[in-house]
Amino acid sequence: MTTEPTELLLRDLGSCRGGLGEREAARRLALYGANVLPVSGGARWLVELGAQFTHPLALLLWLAAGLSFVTGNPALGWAIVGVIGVNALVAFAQERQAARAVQALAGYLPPSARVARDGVVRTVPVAEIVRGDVLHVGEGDRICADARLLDGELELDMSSLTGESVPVVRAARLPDVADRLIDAPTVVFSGTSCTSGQATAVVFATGSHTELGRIAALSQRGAGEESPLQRQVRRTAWLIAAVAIAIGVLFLPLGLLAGLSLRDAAVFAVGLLVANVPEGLLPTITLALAVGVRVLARSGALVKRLSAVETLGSTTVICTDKTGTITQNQMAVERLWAAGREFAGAEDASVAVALATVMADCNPLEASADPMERALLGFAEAVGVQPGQRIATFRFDSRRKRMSVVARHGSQVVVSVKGAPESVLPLCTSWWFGGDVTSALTPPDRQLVEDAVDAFAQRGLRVLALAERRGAVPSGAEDAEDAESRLCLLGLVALLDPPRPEVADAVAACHRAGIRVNVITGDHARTAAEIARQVGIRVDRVVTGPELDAMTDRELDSVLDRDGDMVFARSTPEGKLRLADALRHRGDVVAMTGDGVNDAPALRRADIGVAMGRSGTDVAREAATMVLTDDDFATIVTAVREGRRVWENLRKFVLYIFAHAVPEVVPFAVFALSAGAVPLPLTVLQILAIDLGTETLPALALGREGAEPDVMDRPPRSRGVHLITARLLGRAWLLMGTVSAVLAMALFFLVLTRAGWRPGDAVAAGHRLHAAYLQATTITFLAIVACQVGTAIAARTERAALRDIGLTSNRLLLAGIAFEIAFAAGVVLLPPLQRMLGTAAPPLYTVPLLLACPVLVWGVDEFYRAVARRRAADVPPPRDGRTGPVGRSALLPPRQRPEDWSTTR
Ligand SMILES: Nc1ncnc2c1ncn2[C@@H]1O[C@H](COP(=O)(O)OP(=O)(O)OP(=O)(O)O)[C@@H](O)[C@H]1O
Repeated sequence: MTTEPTELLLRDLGSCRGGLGEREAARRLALYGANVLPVSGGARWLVELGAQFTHPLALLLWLAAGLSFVTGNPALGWAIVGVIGVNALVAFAQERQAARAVQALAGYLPPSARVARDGVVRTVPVAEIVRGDVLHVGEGDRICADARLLDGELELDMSSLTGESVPVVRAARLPDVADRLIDAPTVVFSGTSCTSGQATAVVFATGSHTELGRIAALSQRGAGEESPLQRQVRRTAWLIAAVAIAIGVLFLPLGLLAGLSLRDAAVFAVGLLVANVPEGLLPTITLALAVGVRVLARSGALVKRLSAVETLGSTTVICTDKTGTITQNQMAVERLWAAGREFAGAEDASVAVALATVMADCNPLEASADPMERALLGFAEAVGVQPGQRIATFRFDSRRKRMSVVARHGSQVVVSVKGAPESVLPLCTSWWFGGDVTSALTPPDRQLVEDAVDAFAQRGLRVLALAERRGAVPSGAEDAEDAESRLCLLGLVALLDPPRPEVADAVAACHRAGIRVNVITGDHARTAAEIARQVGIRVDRVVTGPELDAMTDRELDSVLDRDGDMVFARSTPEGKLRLADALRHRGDVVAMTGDGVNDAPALRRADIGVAMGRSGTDVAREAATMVLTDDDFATIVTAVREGRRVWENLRKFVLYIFAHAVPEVVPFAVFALSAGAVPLPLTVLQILAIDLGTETLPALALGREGAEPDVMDRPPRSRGVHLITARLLGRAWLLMGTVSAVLAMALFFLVLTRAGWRPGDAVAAGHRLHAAYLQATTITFLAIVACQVGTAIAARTERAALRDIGLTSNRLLLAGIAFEIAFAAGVVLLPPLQRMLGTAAPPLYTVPLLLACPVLVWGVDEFYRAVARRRAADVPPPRDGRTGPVGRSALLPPRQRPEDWSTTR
């Protein structure tokens, strides 16, 4: 169909070059459906649910259940099977919720496309594109439907369809000779992206009818892939499983040797296994990351992978664009310069008109989106200058750093050029002195112009050189080089783009957090350095694009081996990629912004590629890990803070659920080591009631804890630091766990001995001491729950004192604790639950003792943290320059030429 002549195809599709009417488009949308690919769901949920029954921790529970059945304790066996089921369902629901959180991000930035409707080009959501729509495609756009080119020429990155990463040329004028549709040189496909050029194309297939739909190659939005953290935790879970089994295997014969019956020894082993399983560990981590994703989205940062949340927290350097990210991207013409004199705006009418003629002529056709072009066009309009009749356009690109337009003004053909002064000045042979007077541009004149550029840049202004050639029709309007030669410099225009007000605070926060801020910009070195200085970036060194190109890798490494911030000016996309590589090589975790098509490789190479939601291209957004909906530097810093918070909360949560393993294991160890002389102080079912009942909600609530006050006052954690460290385990097991175990056992023995028990006395049903024994196991259970309350409160902070964060600041945790207490009360007071779990109402005198338990656990940890804080305060801060006085500024004496700058330090 696509090889039909264009007009025939348009007729077949019921369309024309001016596009469909809005009403016709709406009718087709209702009739044929939205332009979306069906989400492959199907039986995947079954596989996911199945996986919850087979991960290492579930296997450990299966082992415990099997052991219970084999050793004649079927009730316990069934209870554990029930636990596995409930666990799997909860985990499954949590992971689904996490996946939904990531998928929902698509809704924040609905992809859009430009189409002609009723003859007017407008932006509509991609889902609303229908057959017959006429698409307008430009550099950086992602193609959203299969379409046949009507005019124009494009370079297309087809890698998503064909795997071929070299861009291919697609042009309306090419003959349609290909055998396969996918090779047709006049067709563009959904899922590919335009790396350069401009074209219009009529849509002939949407949604699942596109080639992409046919091969169903839609990549899932990263929800399925396992993050390094999840991998790490899974490995830890295996380790725990191995340790539990090893201890079980070791203790089982010991118990038998010590005189336990096989059944008792098995009860002991089962208890050990169950106590060691941190139920809910994996899904809760996934959920905490997903909640992080949602919080980030609300603050303007959309991350595409769960793992980005954890990586963000360890960012050590942010490499940011200047225009629009640090600055407001609201440009205004501030000063003009011509013939050696500076003018305020339109102060001199003839200068203003001459320069405005270039501004009016020399812009991309779709200029309205670029604030700089808008400012220049606005100025030209204010001065009353109309553009000429355009003949040819040589587009701006960040390598040439200039653009030009050939236009007819009456009988004259004029080439207008504007761009970075270093790029335009070498093309000029003369300069303008008003009216028809021009003069040759001698080396001293060039110096004068360069000095003027430097002076503007020093004030943080963006400077463009404006030049033209009048008269003879340029022979090669097809050739930029030919058109942009023998130019006459008309003058300079300096634009003001003030910094965003919130950036200074964000930069200061980065410095406190030990994060370096590098500016990588296409702009002039001095402009960039001045804007950087205005927002508090401590410019330690300025490197220009040509300097960077001239450096060897070793030289670049030594330049980067300093602690201050840097400015990379007049940079190229290749330079950006090289920097991302070099920084990662030296161990940095790099967040790097970018917006153009050429930035995509650097965005992919950085640890966190950050694309701009407003001004960025589809290609950059596709390559990035994080998209900023507000293009704001401060949002990156907010995201880093959120990443740190999520990471720390995971540690709090892990600390909390690991801490209770000790008081759960110790009763079994006492039972086994006393060879039954001490009755079992805690039953396996009671352990399950703790692990699955009382513990769950506070654990989840810890994942929602707010950031600690000093979360951004510490250096970033280094790459590869594990979530579960020896220090964390020490605090969980040796400190809180041991204190809890001692308290629980003390209360157990207290209740038992007060009832007249002596070691070796029988406590089985029917014996005198049985009622007291039930009360004693109940008190062990309650003491562990009470200690858990203390642990939960202590775990809320890793360093800070409780009074600094406030006892009531995490309402969710208070609710969780209330639930925990109510659940525990139910277990010991309600007769059906008493029968099921072997509990009895505890004696009244134990109530104040139970109340003291949380205070003691929390108190010991509070003391530990106070000592740790004092120790940290005694260690002198590292002399790394970040926390010391501001490094020597790179704002160098004004006479110095940009090329010399890097050699001055
Ligand atoms: N539309 C344009 N026409 C002519 N020259 C331009 C145009 N846009 C930018 N320039 C020149 O090219 C230089 C580099 O621009 P580029 O877009 O690569 O980076 P930038 O916008 O200055 O900075 P950043 O990388 O921080 O966004 C600018 O400083 C300016 O001198």
